[in-house]
Amino acid sequence: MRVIECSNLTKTFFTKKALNKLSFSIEENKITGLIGRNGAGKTTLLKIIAGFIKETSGEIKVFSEKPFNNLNNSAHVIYVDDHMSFPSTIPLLELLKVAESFYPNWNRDLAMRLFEYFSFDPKTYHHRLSKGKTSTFNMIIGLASRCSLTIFDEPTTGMDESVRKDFYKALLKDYIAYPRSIILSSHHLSEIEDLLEDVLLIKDGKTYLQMPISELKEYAFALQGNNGEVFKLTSDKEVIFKNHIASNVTYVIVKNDGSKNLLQQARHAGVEISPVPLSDLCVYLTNETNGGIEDVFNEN
Ligand SMILES: Nc1ncnc2c1ncn2[C@@H]1O[C@H](COP(=O)(O)OP(=O)(O)OP(=O)(O)O)[C@@H](O)[C@H]1O
Repeated sequence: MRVIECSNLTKTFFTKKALNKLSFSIEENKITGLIGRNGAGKTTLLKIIAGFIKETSGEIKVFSEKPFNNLNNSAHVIYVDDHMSFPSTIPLLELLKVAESFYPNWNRDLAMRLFEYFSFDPKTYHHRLSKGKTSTFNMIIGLASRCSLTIFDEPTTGMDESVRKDFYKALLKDYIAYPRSIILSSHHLSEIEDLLEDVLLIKDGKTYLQMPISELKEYAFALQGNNGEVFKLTSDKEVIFKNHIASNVTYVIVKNDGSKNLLQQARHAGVEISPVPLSDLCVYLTNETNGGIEDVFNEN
């Protein structure tokens, strides 16, 4: 079953097109990574899916309904980010009880275990938490709600490394026990790639690619070696990124077109072939900067 279907989704803020005819769908019970550079439109998309803001044009269906202000969806869809707001007069433990009354699949046991594991003071207030603790508390709400569609928008903001690792472990354990549709937006693809089943990469408010993570791992590879040899091997390939790392050494990332004998030819020519880390690949695929940061410091 498709949990989200959207076609030609567009969102305009004044003159800025945050989403520009974006189309994709998400099947149920998968963890999808939403990846894109700063300003690509991730938060805008997630807020439309959660029903917080309305699209300008195009079609979007979440659980077969239009999401904006949709009460049917609100108990089954949760959007977690570091701006979640809670009443300032209700202590943390009471907030868990309020959440329990709202989300039908809420798991009190999980919420309490996480609350105690992360050493929250039951009597303190949400607005008094540090940045990392705020994200940790919000994450508890997101996990314990066990919503059929759980959206985490940059959920680890401010968390230290050990808490981030704990969060990803908790997310995976709970997902395996209670499969649901999860969208995880993060700038740290390397941290989350082992969790993901699918990747939706967006650029300038449009879908750039959507595929299983296993396919993305095969999407491209890198060659490094003598300029002329690398050029010969890649002249008929789609080049994603190229860098001269020394006067006669070139590093090139090319799209994998499935040709079998390239490996042999490269070995024969003394050119090294290596896989491309997914986080690097997504950066190169969606690069918007002119040249590299080194150019800023070049006087000529
Ligand atoms: N309320 C708003 N008013 C005007 N412009 C907005 C508004 N919200 C978002 N935008 C613009 O829409 C574009 C997409 O923003 P969005 O926050 O969705 O990107 P993002 O991919 O989540 O970025 P980041 O990774 O930096 O958080 C940006 O150019 C942003 O400035």
